[in-house]
Amino acid sequence: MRPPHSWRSTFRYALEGIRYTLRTQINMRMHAAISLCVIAAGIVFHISRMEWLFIITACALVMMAELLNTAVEAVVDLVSPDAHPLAKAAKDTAAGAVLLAAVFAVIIGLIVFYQPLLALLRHWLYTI
Ligand SMILES: Nc1ncnc2c1ncn2[C@@H]1O[C@H](COP(=O)(O)OP(=O)(O)OP(=O)(O)O)[C@@H](O)[C@H]1O
Repeated sequence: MRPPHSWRSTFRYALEGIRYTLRTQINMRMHAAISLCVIAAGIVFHISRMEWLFIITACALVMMAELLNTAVEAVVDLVSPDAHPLAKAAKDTAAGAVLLAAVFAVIIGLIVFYQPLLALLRHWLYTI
């Protein structure tokens, strides 16, 4: 049996997984960029503490889903390089999890930013 890893090396391996996903998945880079924009918008619009909780949860869920999707893709490619219905089911289901998390995040974003964005738009229209 292998000796248990130290807390530090476990943390390092987890960061390697995140780095691998950022490097290989354009979707993960997109999720990270959108999350940064949403956080900047939250700061600009002074959203409430409750709204922050929803926004941070939504961003984390999308990126966690993408990490798990990448893990599933890697395992499927390793064990089933040839086409197989179960390999397809595994990859499609993992992709479905990302889609569901992304739709949830968009809905949360619309609920939180709808009013401040509308107010900003009205302000711009009246000042033109
Ligand atoms: N081994 C396989 N057997 C059957 N179908 C597969 C297999 N590999 C991939 N597929 C099908 O092709 C689709 C795309 O697979 P692919 O490996 O390109 O992943 P992807 O979802 O496009 O991920 P990536 O973000 O890496 O491009 C899968 O969702 C699945 O429907």
